[in-house]
Amino acid sequence: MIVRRLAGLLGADNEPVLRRYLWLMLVCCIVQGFTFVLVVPIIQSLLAGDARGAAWWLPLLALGTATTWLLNYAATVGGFRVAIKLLETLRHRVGDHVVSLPLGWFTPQNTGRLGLTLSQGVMDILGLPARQLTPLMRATVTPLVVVAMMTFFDWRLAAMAAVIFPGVALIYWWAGRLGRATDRAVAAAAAEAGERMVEFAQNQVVLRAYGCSDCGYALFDAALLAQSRANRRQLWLVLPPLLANSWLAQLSFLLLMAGITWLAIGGDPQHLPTLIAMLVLINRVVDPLTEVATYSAGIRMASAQMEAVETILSAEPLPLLRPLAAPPAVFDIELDQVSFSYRPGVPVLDTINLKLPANTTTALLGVSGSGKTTILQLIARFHDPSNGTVRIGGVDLRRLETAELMRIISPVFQDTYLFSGTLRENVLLGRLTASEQELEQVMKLARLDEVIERLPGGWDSPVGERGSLLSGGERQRVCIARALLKDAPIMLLDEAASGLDGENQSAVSEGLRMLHGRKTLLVITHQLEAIRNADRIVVLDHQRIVEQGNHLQLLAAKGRYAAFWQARSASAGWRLLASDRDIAPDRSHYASAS
Ligand SMILES: Nc1ncnc2c1ncn2[C@@H]1O[C@H](COP(=O)(O)OP(=O)(O)OP(=O)(O)O)[C@@H](O)[C@H]1O
Repeated sequence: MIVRRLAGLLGADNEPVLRRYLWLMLVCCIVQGFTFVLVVPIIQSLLAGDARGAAWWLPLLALGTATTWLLNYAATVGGFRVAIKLLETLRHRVGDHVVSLPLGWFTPQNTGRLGLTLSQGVMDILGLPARQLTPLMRATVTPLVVVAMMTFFDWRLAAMAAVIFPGVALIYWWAGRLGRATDRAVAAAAAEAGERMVEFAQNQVVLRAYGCSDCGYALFDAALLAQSRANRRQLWLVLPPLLANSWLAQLSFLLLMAGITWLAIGGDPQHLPTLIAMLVLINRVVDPLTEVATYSAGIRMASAQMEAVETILSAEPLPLLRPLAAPPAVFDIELDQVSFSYRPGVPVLDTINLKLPANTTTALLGVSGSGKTTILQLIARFHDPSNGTVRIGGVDLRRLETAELMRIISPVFQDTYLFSGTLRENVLLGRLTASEQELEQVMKLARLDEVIERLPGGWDSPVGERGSLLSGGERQRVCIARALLKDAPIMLLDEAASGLDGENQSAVSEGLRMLHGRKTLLVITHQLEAIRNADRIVVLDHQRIVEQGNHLQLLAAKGRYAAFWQARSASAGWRLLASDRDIAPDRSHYASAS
């Protein structure tokens, strides 16, 4: 089972390396078993006073020992080769597979699991041949050969020795069964404790500000307690099979000693040297078997990690229907009867019909959780809709290669991501071939100019890990600049400017306005100005589109948008002029209430 799994992960190309290692190890154990048995005729001859006869066996014993050593060396090298192949193959296979997965797969949970599997998990799997399989084979195959050979000298004693094997196998199975049950509980408790610890650390500001440090600590403490309880339970549960294994070995030794004595008492005195020689062999059988249950934990751990890799590899990439001969030439977006749910029975979007003509700007509005981000994600094909079709330029997204789709879309999502590098490197990621002039242009559009002026290194200032040396607003400006530099025909912006202060909000919205008519823009924003200037405003509620039209049309409809507008513009310190309905959208529509 474990070997089949290992072969599956190595792939057909590398399977011969595993097969070679296993054969070498098997032959090594068999030769070792035969070599051990050579002591019997030597002892027999010595006890019979035939030292010369004993000496005849010595070259054979030397040959067996040398062959065992050579085979062991070759098998050990083979084990390392398997580990190296695993190292090369696993990371590449997982890496190649992960890049083919839909963006929606990259949840924090999956990303965390991926990181753990690629670091800790792969190392556990690599150690499997050398640390677990090799000693396990030595502890089982060699004694089996010895017992099989014992039948030639005394079948009764061999039969007694053979009884140990089913017992050891049963204990090995028992250890695995108990371990698997506790492993799951220990892993769940460790994950819970980890999450509570991060939560506790991240929420320090809130907890301290509200004088409630203990509330957070109580949860963390409870998770740690549960983890230590799960660990203790695991220790207690894995102990009995280990003890039983050692107890069985000792009992077997006693039994075999009693057997030898019994055979000696009632038997032929001529047979005595053989029985004495068997004493030496018994040690070769019993000693390694005492260790068998201890390998169970390592094999189980590697097995769990192999399962984690298999789970990642079994995640389905989004299907590619019959690919297109030519990519779309126009960049309008259409959601046709689109429904979507993350979990069965919990719809997030219900029969959405939406047409966004090319080079127009659309603002998506709706209460939190109404599905705005999900619409953007469906257009970027994070997921496929449960029903209906998303099209760009009349082409079903399922017919577009991922690279092609990514070429025509420039997304800025809420969780802006920066790499540890310089500002320039982060922006250039949008288009590596961009000229200095183009960089300057997007810098101005995204209002990065003042950030660059302030930082001592200018464009070449480091942004820190995940952009930690920048403020939230600065990070977002870098992401906007990057998206603008990409110069894709479609731009998706999710709350892109929410981290900006008022002045910069309107600056960025000004920048977006410059893109107006040049790109198909879909924005989720709270900026009144950007909303008002959009060609189309789409209002979502209860998984459906409840209103759509431009600012003036929706104000005239006196529906949700009009109510939202009144409330927001009042709270933002703006008032709607009486003539608002009659004038084309423009910044001069608004006057400060102050
Ligand atoms: N990965 C996910 N798994 C399960 N449910 C999700 C997931 N992402 C979002 N949801 C749920 O889908 C619904 C719509 O979420 P979405 O993020 O699209 O809303 P939104 O309108 O963009 O919200 P907000 O304005 O707060 O960002 C919410 O009820 C949310 O809880």
